[in-house]
Amino acid sequence: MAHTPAQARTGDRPELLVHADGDELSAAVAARLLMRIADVQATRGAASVVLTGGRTGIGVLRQVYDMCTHSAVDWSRVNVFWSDERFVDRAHPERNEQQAREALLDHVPVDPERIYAMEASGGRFGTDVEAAAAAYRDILAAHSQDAGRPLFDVCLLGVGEEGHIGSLFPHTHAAAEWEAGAVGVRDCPKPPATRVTLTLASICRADEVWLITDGAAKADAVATALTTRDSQALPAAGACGRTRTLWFVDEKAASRVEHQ
Ligand SMILES: O=C(O)[C@H](O)[C@@H](O)[C@H](O)[C@H](O)COP(=O)(O)O
Repeated sequence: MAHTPAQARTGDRPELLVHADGDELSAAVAARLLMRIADVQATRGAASVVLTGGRTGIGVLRQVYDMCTHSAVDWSRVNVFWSDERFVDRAHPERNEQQAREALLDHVPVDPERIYAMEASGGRFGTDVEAAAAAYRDILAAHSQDAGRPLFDVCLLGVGEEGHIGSLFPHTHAAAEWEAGAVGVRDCPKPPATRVTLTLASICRADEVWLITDGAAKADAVATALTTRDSQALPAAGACGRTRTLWFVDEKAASRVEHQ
C-alpha cells in the first residue's frame, strides 16, 4: 500500500504530462515551477520546494535559471530542501547541494537561512550518516506547521530505471519507512553508496509531487508506477502529493504507458 491517509487525497491519482523530448520536458517543468512558486508566494508569503539530484533534476534547475529573470518569484521567500543527498564532502562535485548551487542557487538572491541542505560527510557529524539524517529530521520538525498545511509546496523527484526516487531503492528499509521523515542509507546501489534521504513519510506531505524523467530506459518504471501501489517494489509508486501528483515525462519514457 502506498500510504495510509486519513481521507482520500486528490494526489493519489497521478496525472501524466508527456513532452516531445528531454529539453522540452525540463523547460516545461521549469516554467511551471516558477509559476507555482509565485502563486504560492502570492497566497501564503513563502514557498517551500524540494530539489533533487541527478541529470533531470539539475537540468530543470539550469532551465529555471535561464527563465527566471522575468518571473514573479521572490527568491528571498523560497525555502529550499532536498529529496536526498550524497554523503560526500561539502565541496564534492557529486554533492546534490553543490550541483544545485552551481545550476541555480548561487545565481539568485535566495536567503541563505532558507537553504536547508542535508549535512555533508566530514562536517559536524563526521562520517555518521545516521546523525546527519537525524539532524534533517529536526529541520523538518522545525519546519512542520499544523497538520492541515503541507510540509512542502512542491517536491521534485527524478526516477531511476528500477523506480527509485531520492535515495529510496526497491525492497530496502528506507523505502519501507513511514515514520521517520529522513533516514541514512549505507548501501545505495547508485554510487556514492552512503546517502541521506527523505522517506515517503515526508515526500507524501508535499502539496504537489512532481516526478520528472525521460528516455526509453525509464519506460518500464513509468508504466509500472502508474499502475501499482506497491511502493516497496517501486518506490516511485508511493510518491503522492496531497493535492497533485504530476509525472512529467518525454515520449520515450511514456512509451509503455497504456491509454495515454
Ligand atoms: O542524488 C540522486 O542521485 C537522486 O536524487 C536520484 O534519486 C535521481 O534523481 C535519480 O537517480 C534520477 O536521476 P537521473 O535524472 O540522472 O536519471
